[in-house]
Amino acid sequence: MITVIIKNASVLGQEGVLERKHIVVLDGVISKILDAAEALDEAGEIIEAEGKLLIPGLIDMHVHLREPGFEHKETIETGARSAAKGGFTTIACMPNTRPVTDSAEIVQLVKDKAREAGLVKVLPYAAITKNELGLELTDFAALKEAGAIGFTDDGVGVQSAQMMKDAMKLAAGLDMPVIAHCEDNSLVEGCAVAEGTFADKHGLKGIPNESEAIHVGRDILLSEATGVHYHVCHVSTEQSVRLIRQAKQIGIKVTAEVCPHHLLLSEEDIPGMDANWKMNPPLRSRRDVEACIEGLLDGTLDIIVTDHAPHSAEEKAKGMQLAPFGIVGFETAFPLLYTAFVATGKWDLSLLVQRMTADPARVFRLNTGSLAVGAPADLTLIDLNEEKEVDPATFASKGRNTPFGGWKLKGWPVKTWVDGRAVWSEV
Ligand SMILES: NC(=O)N[C@@H](CC(=O)O)C(=O)O
Ligand SMILES: [Zn+2]
Ligand SMILES: [Zn+2]
Repeated sequence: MITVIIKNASVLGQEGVLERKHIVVLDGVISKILDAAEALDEAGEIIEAEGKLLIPGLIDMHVHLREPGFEHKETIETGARSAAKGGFTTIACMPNTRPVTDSAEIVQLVKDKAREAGLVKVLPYAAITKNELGLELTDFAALKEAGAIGFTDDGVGVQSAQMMKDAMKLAAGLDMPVIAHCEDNSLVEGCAVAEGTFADKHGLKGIPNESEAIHVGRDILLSEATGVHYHVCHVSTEQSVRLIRQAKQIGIKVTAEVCPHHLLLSEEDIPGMDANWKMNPPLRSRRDVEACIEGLLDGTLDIIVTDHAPHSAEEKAKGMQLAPFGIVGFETAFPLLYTAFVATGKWDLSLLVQRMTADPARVFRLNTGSLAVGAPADLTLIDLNEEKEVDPATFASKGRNTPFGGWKLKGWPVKTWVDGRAVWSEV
């Protein structure tokens, strides 16, 4: 039996107040949560938390690990280490690898590599269509059997409504979710940034909000028709938030996610033709940012995800127009949101934690995401006081592509445990 005791941790109690506790972990499971005043008679490895915040390990349901095929950008191991450093204990990886995760063999390969890395829990998504080409459905039953947790062609939208409807019918029959990157290709050709002041200033054709919301609306109707659990990727527009809110009100099984950058940055913040500010969906208007924040607060947007999308420095150096879309996210997500929204008094700490732990666990029916006796000891210790600058050179990820370099933040994860085993430690 292995016992780990985390002493004097601040944990979120009922009503969101912080309480001083000792957490006893036995063989990877939380076995006791004691008031710090109570006597401790357990023996084991002691970790003195000194009042730092202890939360359930963060869950990120939208990440790109790039293996197989793009190991120069990231590997499952480097991605998983970056996740652990960012305080994440469970991550769900997108199938836009090479080969695409469209067969049981690739699902198995991802699981094997994740187990070899031995860091965080890695849940693979499988593609909706073969090679994500939108032409032919994959073998959903075989992919589920192999361990895929949902179907998505993330990276591209499924352009054909009939294809999406067929996919949803099949997924519903297997009790599996369909996760959608919402983008109508006919509206975005040749675009790198959103419509708005930046595009105008630089004479660029901008990505319109409808390119996302048209798919959201279409897929909500298809979800209603098929009964599938439909989950919307990286929501970034006011129109999408509105459609999802309405769909939820009439009982359609839709859930949605939002990324830190779409809660923090608008297209007006883009400093110049720097591809570290290029991601898909793009940074939108201030009004869209406000709508996303409102959607997250009222639960229209269920969860926060990073859409961690590492690319190499060479690829990003091609400039705004030619570089690939995407920014890294694991190592800045919690400190960014903590600093911008919690430390400023705008949000309760418990809301931020819930949207990154209990809510993803609820939406995707995961057996983690809570700090309770009997739950797996997936835990993250966070220093809420020390301020540090974001330094991409120190990232555990191979990717350095972030617009947040130099930002001064608080709320840095310092230690992460998965099933009671430390997988990252700064202390
Ligand atoms: N988000 C991005 O800008 N890029 C993602 C693809 C995606 O999430 O659609 C990638 O794979 O690089
Ligand atoms: Zn996407
Ligand atoms: Zn993505």
